[in-house]
Amino acid sequence: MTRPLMTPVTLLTGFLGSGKTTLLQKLLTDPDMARAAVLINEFGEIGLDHQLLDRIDDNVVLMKSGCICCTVRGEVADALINLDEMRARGEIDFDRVVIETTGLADPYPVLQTLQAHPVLRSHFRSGGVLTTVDAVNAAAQMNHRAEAVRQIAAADRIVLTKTDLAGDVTDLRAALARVNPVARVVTSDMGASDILGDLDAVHSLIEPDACGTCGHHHDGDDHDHGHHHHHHDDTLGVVTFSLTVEHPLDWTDFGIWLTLLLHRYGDRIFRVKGILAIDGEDQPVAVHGVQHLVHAPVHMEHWPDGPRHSRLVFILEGIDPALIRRSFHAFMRLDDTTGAKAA
Ligand SMILES: Nc1nc2c(ncn2[C@@H]2O[C@H](COP(=O)(O)OP(=O)(O)OP(=O)(O)O)[C@@H](O)[C@H]2O)c(=O)[nH]1
Repeated sequence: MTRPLMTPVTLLTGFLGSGKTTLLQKLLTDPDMARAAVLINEFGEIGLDHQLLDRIDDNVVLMKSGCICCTVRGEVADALINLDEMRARGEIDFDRVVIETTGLADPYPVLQTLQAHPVLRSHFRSGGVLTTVDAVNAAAQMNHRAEAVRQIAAADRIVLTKTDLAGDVTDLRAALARVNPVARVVTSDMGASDILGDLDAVHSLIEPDACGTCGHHHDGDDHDHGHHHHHHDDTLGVVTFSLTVEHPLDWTDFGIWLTLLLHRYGDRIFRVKGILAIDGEDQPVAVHGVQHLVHAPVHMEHWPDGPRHSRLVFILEGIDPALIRRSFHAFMRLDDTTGAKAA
């Protein structure tokens, strides 16, 4: 197998729930991507993305949770060096790398790391920045979230997602062009060759600068039966929170609860995603919500490794996770202290 001298590294970025994993799934079916190694960095205590991605093999690596823009910077370098060493030992084979960042990541520090790291820069080269933009939610996100704007600004190519759900995107395209006039805009329903074509050849014209949102810290707060929450950024008040439930859930109750929750608090719930064990079903169901939008649930073919428990991850701002936990337990008739089925 010939090994390219410099392996291209493509950064796949985009705001929370904008469709990065969905796009990655599709791109990995393209023959050009057959030998891609994938690094996934997820924000939140429980990483779900690698479980939602069908292709689980040695070339898919989940990096520890954390904010990629600061704390994980060294981890990206370590993960890439590790992949390179494994390839040198003949343990794996790949000809390109895709890094899926968290939806809250600022891509510049990772780009800087790739350029400046003494080992990385002699083994890897930039394979471009691909930014997913959610046609339903992007306008609001661009107005309120600096990360969303930075991700768009860093793009070599912008992939508009959810155009099937959005109406006219002319205004959004104009807003994107104001932030980043050089990136080509494609839509996620296009073929992989349109989305990836020439991506390696283009380079962002925007100079990376220092991460403007440094100072993130993480303080875990474990509770019984798998509840966690921690702060992503004190000033912005973004919090992740997760729920684990050991016994199967009633699908109708769950659906009503999630719909009501997002209807009422969607502006403060950037993201909810989960893998659920449903009463009467053998296979798990993946659920996704983004702000007020609840996506169609997906029946997964297999349970990922590990216990067959329902797990839900939320990324919130300005809403107390305890409120969500209490309402979930009340609605699902679970004991609020133990999470067990109430008598
Ligand atoms: N209708 C529609 N749904 C989409 C499209 N792209 C993604 N979705 C749905 O949007 C939800 C979120 O997609 P993901 O691919 O998990 O988004 P993500 O950016 O990886 O999410 P995070 O990793 O949490 O930031 C899922 O329910 C997808 O099925 C699209 O083009 N059209």
